[in-house]
Amino acid sequence: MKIKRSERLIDITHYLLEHPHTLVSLTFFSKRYESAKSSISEDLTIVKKTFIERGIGILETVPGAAGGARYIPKMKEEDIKGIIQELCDELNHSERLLPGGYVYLSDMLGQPDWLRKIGRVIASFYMDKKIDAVMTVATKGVPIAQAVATYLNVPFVIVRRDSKVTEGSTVSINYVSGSSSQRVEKMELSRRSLKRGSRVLIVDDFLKGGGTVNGMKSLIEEFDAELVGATVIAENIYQGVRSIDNYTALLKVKSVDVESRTIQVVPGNFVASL
Ligand SMILES: O=P(O)(O)OC[C@H]1C[C@H](OP(=O)(O)OP(=O)(O)O)[C@H](O)[C@@H]1O
Repeated sequence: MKIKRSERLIDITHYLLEHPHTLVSLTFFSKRYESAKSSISEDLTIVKKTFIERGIGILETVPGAAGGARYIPKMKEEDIKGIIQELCDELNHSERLLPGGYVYLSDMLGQPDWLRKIGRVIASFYMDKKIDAVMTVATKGVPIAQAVATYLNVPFVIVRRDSKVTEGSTVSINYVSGSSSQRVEKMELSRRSLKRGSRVLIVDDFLKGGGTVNGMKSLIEEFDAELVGATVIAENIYQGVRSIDNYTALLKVKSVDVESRTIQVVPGNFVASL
């Protein structure tokens, strides 16, 4: 069905936003709108320019007969910093203080708007790192992994701390969990989850001693896969020596005073790595 350019521009934009990191051919759009490829190319030029000016992302255009366009949800640095400051402002409230210096995050991990923002920020940072899969550990990391994986348009895999028959045969490793007073814990991942050589991004909600992220690093090695990076929403205060140092955190819990019930959450090292 032939439609006007203004309608094509809206539908093209909607389609590209729904299919990030996916090359959509000129032929596809030409058939979809019964329009000449030259008209579609002009449409994509308009969309590409607007995406950059409005901070919506990058539209990569591939020339030639098999050419097309690929939407990359790249964010402007100031927009990323703005979201990180919003997160700080949201967490800097005493009622979020939990025993052991933890900060209550679970409400935010259930809110689509926060997950969209967090997913986009992290996916934007890794947009050109050729990620094959996002990995996290059940439970609180799961919505974060899904949000990031959606913007990267890759699968996410869930590591479990308990065994489930529904996972089939698994690879398991033992790790020292700093959060549970140096207790040795187990985590496992279904053998079907990850192909050898996969490039993996680890995400999680919190990092304290770093044992959990370190455990997932060990699992990635067991699959002969490659760790591309590890990013958490917040790193907590930790008195001991962390078992991992190469990670980024959107936020850092700088200070917690249980007596006066005050908490100070500031931007983490993620900002410096932008
Ligand atoms: O850096 P570490 O010292 O290893 O601690 C960070 C772990 C602990 C906590 O998980 P839990 O609250 O134990 O588990 P769940 O996510 O299932 O709530 C958090 O979600 C990270 O995964």
